[in-house]
Amino acid sequence: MLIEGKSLSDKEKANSDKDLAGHTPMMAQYLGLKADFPDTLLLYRMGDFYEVFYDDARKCHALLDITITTRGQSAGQPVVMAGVPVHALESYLAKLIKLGEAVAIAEQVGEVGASKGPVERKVVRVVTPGTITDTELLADKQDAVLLSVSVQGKRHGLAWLSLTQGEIGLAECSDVELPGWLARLMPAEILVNREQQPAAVMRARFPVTNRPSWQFDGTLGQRKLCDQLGVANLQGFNAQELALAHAAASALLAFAEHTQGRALAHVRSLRVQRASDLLDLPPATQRNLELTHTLRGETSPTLFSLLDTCKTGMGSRTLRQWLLHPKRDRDEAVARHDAIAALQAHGFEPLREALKSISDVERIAARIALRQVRPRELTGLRATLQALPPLRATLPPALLGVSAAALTPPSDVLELLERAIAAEPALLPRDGGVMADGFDAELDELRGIQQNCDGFLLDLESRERARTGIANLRVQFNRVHGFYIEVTQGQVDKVPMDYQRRQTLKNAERYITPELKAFEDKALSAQERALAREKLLYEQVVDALMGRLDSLTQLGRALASLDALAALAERAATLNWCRPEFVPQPCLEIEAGRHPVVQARLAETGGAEFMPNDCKLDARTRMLVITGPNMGGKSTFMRQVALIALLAAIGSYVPATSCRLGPMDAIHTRIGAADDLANAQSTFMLEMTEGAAILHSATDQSLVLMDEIGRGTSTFDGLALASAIATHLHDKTRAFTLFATHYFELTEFPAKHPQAQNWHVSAVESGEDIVFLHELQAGPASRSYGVQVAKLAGMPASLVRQARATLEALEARQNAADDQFDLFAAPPAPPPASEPSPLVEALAAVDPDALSPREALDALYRLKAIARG
Ligand SMILES: Nc1ncnc2c1ncn2[C@@H]1O[C@H](COP(=O)(O)OP(=O)(O)OP(=O)(O)O)[C@@H](O)[C@H]1O
Repeated sequence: MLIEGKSLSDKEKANSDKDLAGHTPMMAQYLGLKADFPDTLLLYRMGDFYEVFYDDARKCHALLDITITTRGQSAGQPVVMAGVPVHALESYLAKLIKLGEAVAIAEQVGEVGASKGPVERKVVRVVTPGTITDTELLADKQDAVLLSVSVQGKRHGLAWLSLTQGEIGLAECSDVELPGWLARLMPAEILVNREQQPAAVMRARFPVTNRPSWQFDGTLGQRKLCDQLGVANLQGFNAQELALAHAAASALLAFAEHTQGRALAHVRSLRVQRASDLLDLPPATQRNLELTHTLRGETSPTLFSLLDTCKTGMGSRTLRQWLLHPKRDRDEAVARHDAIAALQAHGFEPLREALKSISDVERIAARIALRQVRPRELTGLRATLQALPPLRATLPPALLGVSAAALTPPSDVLELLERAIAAEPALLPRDGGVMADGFDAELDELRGIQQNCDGFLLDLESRERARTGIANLRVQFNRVHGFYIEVTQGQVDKVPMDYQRRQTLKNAERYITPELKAFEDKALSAQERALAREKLLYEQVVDALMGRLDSLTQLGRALASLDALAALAERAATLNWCRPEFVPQPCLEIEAGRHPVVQARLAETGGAEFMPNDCKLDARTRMLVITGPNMGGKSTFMRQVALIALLAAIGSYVPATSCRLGPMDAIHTRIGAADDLANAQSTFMLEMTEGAAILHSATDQSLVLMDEIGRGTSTFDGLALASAIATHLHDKTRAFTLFATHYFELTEFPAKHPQAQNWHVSAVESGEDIVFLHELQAGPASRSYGVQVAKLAGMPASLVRQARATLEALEARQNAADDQFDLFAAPPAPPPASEPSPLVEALAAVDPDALSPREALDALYRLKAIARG
């Protein structure tokens, strides 16, 4: 690609300004390109700038705060434009992508001056939030996932891909399950059918890109997937029957290729995910357990921020993927537990030390496939390959056995990189200085000419001084005028005949000689040819690496997994976690469990020691009703049980002294949250909606956390609903349930429900104050200590005194009126519909004001007769 210089683009602008009749040739070219990208910002290369025009210019002005101007006219209208300098492109792109914009980049691809009109331009790249591959634009620890969603009635097909990872995911789900998938995948961009937009996608707050309806075609998708994976059918992936997911994949692959402007050579694997294979983590659970984001939306402190001590970006991404996609089947988790045990026995620090010199091989492999790889990434790959033998030596035998093949890529890759790429190459191939000396004879020769330049010029200078007798004659070079011989004005009469004047200055004249001209041609063309040669050689190296993509991708995955496992091993050792045990019978037994994030926060802030607590649920005890004061630690306890179950499922050790776990299919949580104002739902409505979703989907293998359900409405309503929900969970769902409540009435629940037990978080009173022990003890809480907590919170003393007096009065009244109402009695049968009685009908017919005394007496006798029957 030849990039024209500033002067030429100025000339173009001047040319274009002359033609005022229709559109100028340049604007005609621009509008032709723009027509193909109506919804995308089009950046149009002009010399040292990328320009945007008309509405795009206004939009960029608003989004990027860049100056907007008008220049000349086209089709009788001023041309509205704005521009960003070429060297600052990446930072502007980063801003636009963050704002959810898609950007098409039109470069100059023709020879300057090859034809009369403007230089030929083409859109060479489209960057969208879900298809970015530039290292500068991507978050280190997170993949940019592009998701495509197809619809048929209430069913959805999903296909997704991270371009820097190279694996396609497929799934199908119902409309109820769709929000869960979106929360799990966290896509950077979602492709939808322009004519059939799925409501759940449009409601979620992810950037959406509309695609034409015909691109969502199941048959086409199946064929595209087969072509992409190089297989005759999808049976081997267990993906043959997923017609809806194929339709989504059809649009996904078309879009990904369209944005990259090439085939995706590195996308070679497929993974079908079925909701039934995964431990279900609905969006509310992900939020409430603060897995990757706190409730306030920050990335720390969270379970992930605590776990992630990985040494590489790809290790962090793998760990995040494990955390958000736990499997129900435990084989993989057990294999990871084995690996952690082996690493702990063998010592994991040498491995973690070795991982420090590992580059992001996964992304580098993808960028090789997309032909975007930069020289410094290749030196990173080279250093990684050099570091592999010592890294392999740090592995325990069991782990080496599993990953030896992946960790030993073909040796020709390293040989090539060592021979071909300079020790410290320039940033971009077009800058030169990328290929190593000695790799290519022709390049060496061209470089030799440039290097000999200095020697030649010195030699020429002394020869010319001797020939002319001008002692201060100098041979020099500058970018504008090239090589010249400079002679001061006083000596000009000594200049020989073969000197031709190039430039006159105030004090000196500049000349060129035939010999110097010949040298200049050779030197300048050598430089140009050396650059062209380097570019060609670099492309050849990339070609050769393309042939080794599979090995490089496998190497990336193996290193990423090792990094994630080493981080889990380190966490387990540092934080004193234990290996969980899986058992086939229903069971959730935790001894001395801790909430890892709360414990870490307490340690950091030098607060009190974390109080460990046990939890024991099994076939005979399925529900714990937990009471106790505010701030007592109920929520912390419930969350820690869920986190421990999740950590075990992803193959991590857990914060406890022992842990036994039966099968588990989901973790559901209903924990008080702030009003969802954006979706116009009240706290209570949200509470009931989430509660209903849990009651519909939980099974006897689910873990359910219910924190103070019913508190969003009046006491009686709330209590009635809470007790009905507890009864449903106990009798019908039979899920393992932790039910925290402030309703003391609910502590009577276990008396009538054999699989429920009362537990409470303890606190002791000291005078008028309260001390939280955070210890879970059997039995119900004796009181709620709300007034003491209010005092702790700094309420005025007089207010606290008044509240205490009111509380005592209320309690006295309550005790007097206690009538042993049965909260959990079976619901009363609806009353039978009754016929109106003849007596009532006759009475209704009497109008006392219209009767004389005599008639009234008669009416009375009549009514008595009817009453007697
Ligand atoms: N086991 C524990 N050991 C030490 N400190 C704890 C423990 N559990 C909780 N805490 C501390 O107590 C604070 C309050 O805990 P938590 O929010 O779980 O109480 P709660 O009973 O759910 O209160 P509320 O009913 O107001 O929601 C936590 O932020 C933590 O600092």
